[in-house]
Amino acid sequence: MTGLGSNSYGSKKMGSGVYDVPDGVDIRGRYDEEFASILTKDALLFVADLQREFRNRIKYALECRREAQQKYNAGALPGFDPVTRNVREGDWMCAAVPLVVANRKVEITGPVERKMVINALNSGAKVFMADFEDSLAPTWENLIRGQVNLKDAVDGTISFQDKARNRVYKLNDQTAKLFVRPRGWHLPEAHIFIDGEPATGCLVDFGLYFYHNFANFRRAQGAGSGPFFYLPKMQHSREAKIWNCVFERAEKMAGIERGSIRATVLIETLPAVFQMDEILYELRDHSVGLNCGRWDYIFSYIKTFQGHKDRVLPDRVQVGMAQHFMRSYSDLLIRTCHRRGVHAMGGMAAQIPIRDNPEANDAALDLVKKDKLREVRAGHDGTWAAHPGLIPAINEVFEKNMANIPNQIQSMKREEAANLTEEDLLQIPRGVRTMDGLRLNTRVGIQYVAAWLTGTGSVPLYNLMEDAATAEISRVQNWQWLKYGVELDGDGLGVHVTLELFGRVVEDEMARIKKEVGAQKFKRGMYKEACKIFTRQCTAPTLDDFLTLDAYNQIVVHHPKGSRL
Ligand SMILES: CC(=O)SCCNC(=O)CCNC(=O)[C@H](O)C(C)(C)COP(=O)(O)OP(=O)(O)OC[C@H]1O[C@@H](n2cnc3c(N)ncnc32)[C@H](O)[C@@H]1OP(=O)(O)O
Ligand SMILES: O=CC(=O)O
Ligand SMILES: [Mg+2]
Repeated sequence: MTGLGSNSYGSKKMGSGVYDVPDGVDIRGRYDEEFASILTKDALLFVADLQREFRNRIKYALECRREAQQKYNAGALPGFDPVTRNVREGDWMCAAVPLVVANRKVEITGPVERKMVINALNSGAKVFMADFEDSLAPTWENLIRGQVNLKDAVDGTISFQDKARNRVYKLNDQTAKLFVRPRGWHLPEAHIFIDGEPATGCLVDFGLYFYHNFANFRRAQGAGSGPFFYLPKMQHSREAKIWNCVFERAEKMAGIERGSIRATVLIETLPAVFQMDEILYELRDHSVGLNCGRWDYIFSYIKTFQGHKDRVLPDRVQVGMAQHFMRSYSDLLIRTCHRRGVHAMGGMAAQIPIRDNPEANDAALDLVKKDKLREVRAGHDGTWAAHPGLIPAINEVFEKNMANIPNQIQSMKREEAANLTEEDLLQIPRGVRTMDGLRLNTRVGIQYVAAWLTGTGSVPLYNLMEDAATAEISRVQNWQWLKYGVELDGDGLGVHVTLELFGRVVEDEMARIKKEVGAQKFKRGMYKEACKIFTRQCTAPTLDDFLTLDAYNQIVVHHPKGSRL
């Protein structure tokens, strides 16, 4: 092992209440003693090393995204790249799946909040994907407390006392295997400046977690391999290549074998579906599969085609996995992964348990089971659960339909999916647009942003799980409908979406939200600020890349101003 644990980077005496930082690093987030155990000088130097090594490549990759979007805006369609045909047609394999994660039939996901981390690890799922991304509002408190929680979890010492319920939470003897999902490339971490610039969010998430946990993880969880990651929102294999280099650098720093770190890439942008082989190829020594991130994928479809008037989507509720473009994406992902010897993971059904209505609860559970049955029959090796209450039912579907094998990598090759074409993957979803759809988008979008601004990144709304990805669909769908003044054809009244109509809808829905949540919560909450952000984004002349990039400025709190969180 090189460079870890020792104070190899030197230190200056730490005054109380000040982080001890290496040269060029400036922590602008609130000081906290517990946070200081994560933000150590050595750990920060590791993050700074990553930042310095990769910042230009990351900037270039993001610039390439902008260029590609300009081409789509000018009418081009995403498609397979003729230049990398040899990669798609070549006969190569990814490194063998580590035995310890061969069986991933049910994976629970959730933010890195302390009680949820314990509940998720104890949930009976095979894997827990601890999330710094779609389900986490990246406040300073959430992020660094999340790192503390993960460190305690990997150490096996995590506990939580719920005083109100007189309940203590601890880890069971058997727990899920931990995967960690850092943020996407686009998000800065504005509480940590490196050489005068905000750090790259995902390098902070990855770097701090890896630095503090790789050794214990490998001993306690990974049977000598790991740590394990999920990688979100990539659009091109050049981005996967950067991650591969980050992993190699981390392995070298830690003195662990190359290929120890393993990651599952979410295919959740439309351009990435044409890059699946290429992404696996770049990460072939570090890959443990791909996952259908269906919600961001729908968001990305709308975003990619923001300039295409002929590709306006129907109501959000109608864009499910039964749509041809979604089924094709899942089928091609399975075929691609199994051909390369790695897991093809399914995605998230948005339904969650409904406590106060048994009938509605049964109906929701039925929808989840149907979705999972489709996934396992199609050849997925496992899938996601949003809530512990869904795990027994999902597990039963996967166990029943996969006999006693840990995965279907060998048994479900799906060769026929090789015939899927660009047209299949891009086919416009069928369905209609309604006033109810516009209203629901608006009501959900505002409430989600309000929750996010107060530090909560996943919420139950109208009996569904809502997170950054699902809220993005609501936002860009409203934007698209407004931009093209579409007809709400499902209502048959000839009504078109205009700024004036949208203004009225926002007013009505704010009144409805106030009624639903109660005047007190409405006043205390950040609904008005959320409404401003959401409305501005839906009506912006140019589509903003991400809802959370705009809203992020509102949750950055620099010290010594003090924290309002
Ligand atoms: C598009 C994507 O990226 S999907 C992946 C990202 N999204 C997610 O991970 C969503 C994760 N899920 C959640 O955040 C929550 O389940 C929600 C917000 C959807 C619903 O939350 P709630 O309504 O508060 O759940 P509910 O009150 O039913 O919780 C009951 C218990 O289950 C626990 N629980 C609920 N969801 C989870 C979870 N995902 N992981 C761990 N524990 C959980 C709660 O902590 C609570 O524990 P307790 O009984 O010990 O107090
Ligand atoms: O991250 C998952 C998604 O569906 O988006
Ligand atoms: Mg996502």
